[in-house]
Amino acid sequence: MADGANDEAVGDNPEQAPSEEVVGDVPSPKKAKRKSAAAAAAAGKRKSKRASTLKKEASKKAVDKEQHAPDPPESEAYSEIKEQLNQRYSLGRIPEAVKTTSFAKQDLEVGRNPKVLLSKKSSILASSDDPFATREGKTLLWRDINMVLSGKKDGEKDRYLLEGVWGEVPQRKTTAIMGPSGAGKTSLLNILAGRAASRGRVSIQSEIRLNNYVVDPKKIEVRQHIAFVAQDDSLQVTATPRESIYFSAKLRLPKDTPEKTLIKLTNKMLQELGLEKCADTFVGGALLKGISGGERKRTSIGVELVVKPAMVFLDEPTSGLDSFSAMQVCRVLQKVAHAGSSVLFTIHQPASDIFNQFDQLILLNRGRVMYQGAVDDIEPYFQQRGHPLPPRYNPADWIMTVAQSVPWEELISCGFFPEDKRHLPDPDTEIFVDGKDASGHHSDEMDDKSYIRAGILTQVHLLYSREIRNITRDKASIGARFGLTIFLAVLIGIIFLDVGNTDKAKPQNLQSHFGALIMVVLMSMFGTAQPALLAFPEERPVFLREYSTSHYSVVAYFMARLSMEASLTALQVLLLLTIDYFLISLNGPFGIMYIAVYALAMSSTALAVLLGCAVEDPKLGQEMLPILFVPQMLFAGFFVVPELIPVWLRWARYLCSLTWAIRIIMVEEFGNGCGGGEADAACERVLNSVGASEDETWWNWLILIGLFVVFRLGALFILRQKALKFY
Ligand SMILES: Nc1ncnc2c1ncn2[C@@H]1O[C@H](COP(=O)(O)OP(=O)(O)OP(=O)(O)O)[C@@H](O)[C@H]1O
Repeated sequence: MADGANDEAVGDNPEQAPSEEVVGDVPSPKKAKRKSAAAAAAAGKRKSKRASTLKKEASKKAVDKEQHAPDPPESEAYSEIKEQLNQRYSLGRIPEAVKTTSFAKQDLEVGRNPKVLLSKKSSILASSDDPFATREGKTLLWRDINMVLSGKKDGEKDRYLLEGVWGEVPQRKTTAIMGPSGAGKTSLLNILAGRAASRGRVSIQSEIRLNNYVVDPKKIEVRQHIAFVAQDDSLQVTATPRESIYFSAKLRLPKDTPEKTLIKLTNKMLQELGLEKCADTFVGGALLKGISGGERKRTSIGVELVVKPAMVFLDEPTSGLDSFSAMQVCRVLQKVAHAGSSVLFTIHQPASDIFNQFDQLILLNRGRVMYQGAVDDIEPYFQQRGHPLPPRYNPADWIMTVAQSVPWEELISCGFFPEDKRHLPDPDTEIFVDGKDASGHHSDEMDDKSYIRAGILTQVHLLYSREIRNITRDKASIGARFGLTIFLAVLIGIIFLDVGNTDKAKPQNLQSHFGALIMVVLMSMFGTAQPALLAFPEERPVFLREYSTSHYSVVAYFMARLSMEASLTALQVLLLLTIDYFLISLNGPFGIMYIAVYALAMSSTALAVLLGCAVEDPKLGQEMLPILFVPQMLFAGFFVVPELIPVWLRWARYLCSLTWAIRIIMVEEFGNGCGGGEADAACERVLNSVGASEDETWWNWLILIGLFVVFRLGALFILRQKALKFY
């Protein structure tokens, strides 16, 4: 960080003289000189602004005093490290950037003895019902971030979307990223949050340090340390704001957090964000009317803030909010920062009262850092470079006007775009190497087991309850699912009414009986697998957000969905088979027939889930439906006998659950005799045509169950890979 910003960062004392230097290369003027040179109106305005700044600092100080116990005496470890730092830099003091970022006293102690602070954090998180309780923050700093878009054709120039970007998010500060549209704000935020990676024509290089541990934020264990609120809200449509916030608190706070603390935290969060009136209304979505867009945005913020995160990143948290709500959100972010968190967000042209709430600003222009430092230092910084803030002008508007209207060459020649002058210590040196792993692994700092969150059973239970709640609230879709099942079951039953009792010696009767069975099994597959195929692509944004912010494990999510699908499928198959068994007058024992149809439905659902996990878009999921069913029908042996299928393709039938299920069902239906004589011989021929034999029934069961297990494990694997690679 540049000097001016550092002064601000360390100078919490309201009595302290304003920083004398501003960020960058150009020497800074004295504030007094600036005051006297300004016009009377401007001076008056600045005075009041300064007064408000001092007031802000004073209140910050008061909050700090109230929330933070006095520092313990300097530890031996800290003194020793400070001494080594002094020797290394030969500056007689630790550089400010270092002091305010990676090597603040507590950070060094975390590096040395992380357990002490982490256990302290655990007890604070578990016991306090204040969402703004003091927490152990983290400092994120970065340098040399480049994002390059390579030219499409040979000879076409590469374009820098971000170039040499540097900066930091200090603890206990709010840091805003501003800049004209296309300046690279979202790209920078995404890179820092591990949500962007080199891909296609875009390549990204970066050096990012978390408490001076060089980390790769793309790694899930690093990402899970950062509470992230994306621009587009991905909340469960049928949950209410209260349920969404509680769900996050229950799963992410230590598992010994008392229930009443969770409820109090939720209520306080709702109150702080002005969500009390709509706390029990559905969040809603495209097909379900719910709370407003602004309320949804604030709910997303509440979901992240309720867990008292050490670091919070937000992409345009105030977009779509009216000025009152925007101010409310900024105040909440300020409170979170004062509690110890590092808060970073992108924002578009804030109103001046909102802008003045921020502590730090990173101004990007065409992918480069035009300013980085304290908000209070912006005015002298721009004045020094020949663009003083006009009287009664919103500073946020002014800096954007300068960034957009002044010619690029002039901005450069005026001394904007300061170089990164920080002297960051080498993270590979002995002092800082403790527990460090460039990938973020095995570092105490990255130790995600700093406290025990809800166990896997609680996760499954909460997720399962949420799924069931989702289904019961989404009456239209559950009504359609069961309504259609009943309608089609009755239709099939009426069309094949009593065919089970006809004389099988007549080929047309046997064919109808066989057709009735095929219709029932196909119906059980279609009716259950189709919703399962579409479920994951539709839930994907919510799952990825929750997984990447450490709500639950992939296995817990998977188990909860499996339990929910198993319950729904059991009910659906029961309805279908009960209606058709009696209308068609099937002959096989009801229990075994039910289990066989259920096993087929579950196995088809498993394949559907596998495909659903592999696609990202619900529309693509719809298109995949034929792939799910057509091969099954082709290879099962009832449309075409396997001998007529080309040899090199015959193996495919072994992967079709329908092949094995139909054999089991046929044996139960026709294997116990069809009335003797010619009828028995006809039934035998039917069994042979699908390769069914009573002796192989156990094998058929085993393979059917095996396919279910393989498809499910495949889906779990794909889901995990997707979740880990989420960009
Ligand atoms: N994957 C990508 N491929 C090509 N260009 C990209 C990619 N990602 C970002 N860009 C380009 O990088 C530039 C910065 O984009 P970014 O979304 O970060 O800007 P922004 O400052 O957040 O803009 P806005 O304020 O309009 O949201 C834009 O010109 C954008 O088109």
